[in-house]
Parts: sequence; structure tokens; C-alpha cells
Amino acid sequence: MVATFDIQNLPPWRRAVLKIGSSLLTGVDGELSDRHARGLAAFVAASRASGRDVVLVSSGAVAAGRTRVPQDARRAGGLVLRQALAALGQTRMVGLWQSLLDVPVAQVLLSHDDLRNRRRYLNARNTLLELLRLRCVPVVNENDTVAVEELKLGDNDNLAAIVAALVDADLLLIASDVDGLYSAHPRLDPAARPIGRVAAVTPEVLAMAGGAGSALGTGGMRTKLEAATKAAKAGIATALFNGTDAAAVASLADGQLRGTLVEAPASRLAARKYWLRHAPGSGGCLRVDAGAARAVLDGASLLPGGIVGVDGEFARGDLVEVLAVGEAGARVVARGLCQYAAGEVRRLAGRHTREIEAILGFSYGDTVIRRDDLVAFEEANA
Ligand SMILES: Nc1ncnc2c1ncn2[C@@H]1O[C@H](COP(=O)(O)OP(=O)(O)O)[C@@H](O)[C@H]1O
Ligand SMILES: N[C@@H](CCC(=O)OP(=O)(O)O)C(=O)O
Repeated sequence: MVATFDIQNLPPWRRAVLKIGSSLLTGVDGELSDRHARGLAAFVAASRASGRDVVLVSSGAVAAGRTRVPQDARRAGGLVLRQALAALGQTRMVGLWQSLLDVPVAQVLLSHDDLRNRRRYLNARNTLLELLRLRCVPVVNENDTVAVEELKLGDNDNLAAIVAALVDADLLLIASDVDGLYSAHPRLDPAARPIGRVAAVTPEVLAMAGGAGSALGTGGMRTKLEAATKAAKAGIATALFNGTDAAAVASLADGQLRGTLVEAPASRLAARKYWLRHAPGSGGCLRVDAGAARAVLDGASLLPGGIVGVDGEFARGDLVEVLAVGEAGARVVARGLCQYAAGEVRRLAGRHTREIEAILGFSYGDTVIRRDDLVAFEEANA
């Protein structure tokens, strides 16, 4: 028997991504089971009742699809069988979450392309944020049915870390069938020690991680540590815990973790602002009047009315500079992700937000740059 973990405080959080591994949704007979999902759903409900948001990243589609086809048919077959099983099981998995939650759940299927392409990344982000504003619980999974091998994200641990950054979460919770990170694979080494806290995922820490614990799991502890590394870079802490341990799951709602906490060096906001400030830009520029420059420096979103000109070419979702133009010349006051392409902003410049739809024939929302997607330079220098 390996040693257990001590209880520690979770860092304070307001928005979390909770990733649930396949083994937690599958009973011994291989059928979809709510046994462990019930406690996790209760945690989601308690978190929402205290004003916090939770996005689920749930595995289990392939496992749920498996029992729906004859046994001899599921033995052979590689990727294409998994894709078919995912299609069969996905609705059941989402149905399970809906049966356990009183609020509407929303299915979100993402592929590698959606996250690599800036424009689609922004669309996914906007939709997820809108779902949270509507007080729904998004249930995200990889779009296995269309993902080809070389373009697969592959495991939901890494997907959950990307989603955490996408929705500006401040905590990534990974529920699995093991109490947390051990110094060695706990099923193979009874002397494995529990590691309660990880300040940084160094090569030494990565070397502790082994592969999946069951035929259902993908990636094992290695992909969880990869996910924690990604999250930490975005300023998000990661907590690993055992979703089969009802007491450990119940204590999460009281801010207590029995498991491993992987710390993040900087806050989520600081990491995002740093990225917006230093990431390579598109070369595009929005020239704004004094009123818009002041608003942006005061932390507001950039609206079309204050834009007086557009330089360069860029696509929706690209990083652009905001240039204040006045008698004293021009100066860069902010950088941010532009909701509209250069040609579209040219048509919207100086116009009221309510005219957007009439001018373009569509609308991605009222703002040209959302305040959360923007770093203002006075603010960043403060
Ligand atoms: N150093 C380690 N500490 C803890 N678990 C480990 C370690 N190395 C490998 N594992 C295995 O990782 C498994 C969890 O990953 P995985 O099977 O992919 O689950 P999930 O379906 O929850 O993603 C555990 O059951 C455990 O057997
Ligand atoms: N997208 C797949 C799960 C992939 C995956 O990472 O599984 P797991 O290691 O159980 O979290 C599915 O829904 O079956």
C-alpha cells in the first residue's frame, strides 16, 4: 500500500476547469456509471452556488460507446474504431452530466485546428465565455470523430490546460483514479512517496511520471504533468486528486485538497498581460482618438466609434497595436487581440456599435478589442 496525501489548502479561485478521466465514468462492467460523477457534479453545483464558474473537460466518450457495439466488433480496429465509438458514446456522456446537474449543460467539441487557428480559437473562447455568462456548464471533449492521428490533441489533460487558458480560469482541477503524483508509478512501486506540492515541473519531476493506469486511461501521469506545465505558463495552478475518493472530492468545495498542487509562478492575469505585451504582433495598427485612448488606458474595451484609421493587414484574432493620434504625434497605448479583420475595422471606424451588423452583415460583438484581450501600456508600466 502506498502512503496517502496530507490535506492542504487550494489556492483561492473564481473560475476552474475540471477534467474528468474516463475511468471515473465507467463501472466495472464497462458501462457508463454515475458513481463517481455524482460527487463531482455536487462540487460543480456548490461552486456555482458560491458564485464561481466551472467548465468540465470530460473524457469517457470512447468508453461509453464501447458497450453499445457487439463485443467481437470492438476488438479489432484502430483510430477509426475509436472515432466511431466516440461518436456513439459522446451523447451518452453529456447526457450523464445533464442528468446530474440542475442547470443546462452545453456540449463543446474542439479539435486541434480550432485551437491552433487564431480566428477559430477566438470563436471557441467567445462561445465558452458566453455559455458561462448564460450560467450554463460547458462540457468540453476533443472532437475525436474528425481528428486525424497527426492532428489529434490526443489526451484530455492537455486539452483541459488549453481550455483553462482559453476561458481565463485560475485553477485547473484534474480528477483521476489516483490520489496524486507519486515519486514513482504507485502500482509498480509500493515505496512510491506522495508529492503534495510541485513548485515547477522540472525534468526530475517528469521522470517520476509513468503511463496510464488502466486500459481506459490515455497518457497516465505524464500528460497530467504536461498539462500542469502548460497551465503554469499561463499563470494557472493545477490540482491533481482522486475522483474515486468521495471524501477528497467533497472537501474540494471547502477549499481543501488531498492530492498534488502544481503551483503557477505568476498570476493568470499577469501571465496573460505579459503575453499580450510581448507576443509577436501582426504588424497591424488601429489609430484611435483621444477619448478612445483614455478609455482604453482606464481599462475599457475598444469600440469602433473611437477608431480613426487602420494600418496594415490582419485577420480576426490577430494581435494589433493601438495608436493614440493627437497633436503631439502618435504613441502606442495598448496591444490586443482584434475581434475583426483589418478590412472590417476600416468599414467600422468611427461608427456606432449598433451599426456593426448593418455595415458588415454580421457581428462578432460590440467591441473591436475586448478589455480582457487588451494590455494598456500605462497599466502595464504601473
Ligand atoms: N508517478 C505517478 N504517480 C501517480 N500515478 C501515476 C504515476 N505514474 C503513472 N501513474 C498512473 O497514471 C494513472 C492516471 O492516468 P490515466 O490512467 O491516464 O487516467 P485518466 O483516465 O484519469 O486520465 C494512474 O492510475 C497511475 O496508475
Ligand atoms: N476524448 C476521449 C478521451 C481521451 C482521454 O484523454 O482520456 P483520459 O485519459 O481518460 O482522460 C474520450 O472521450 O473517450
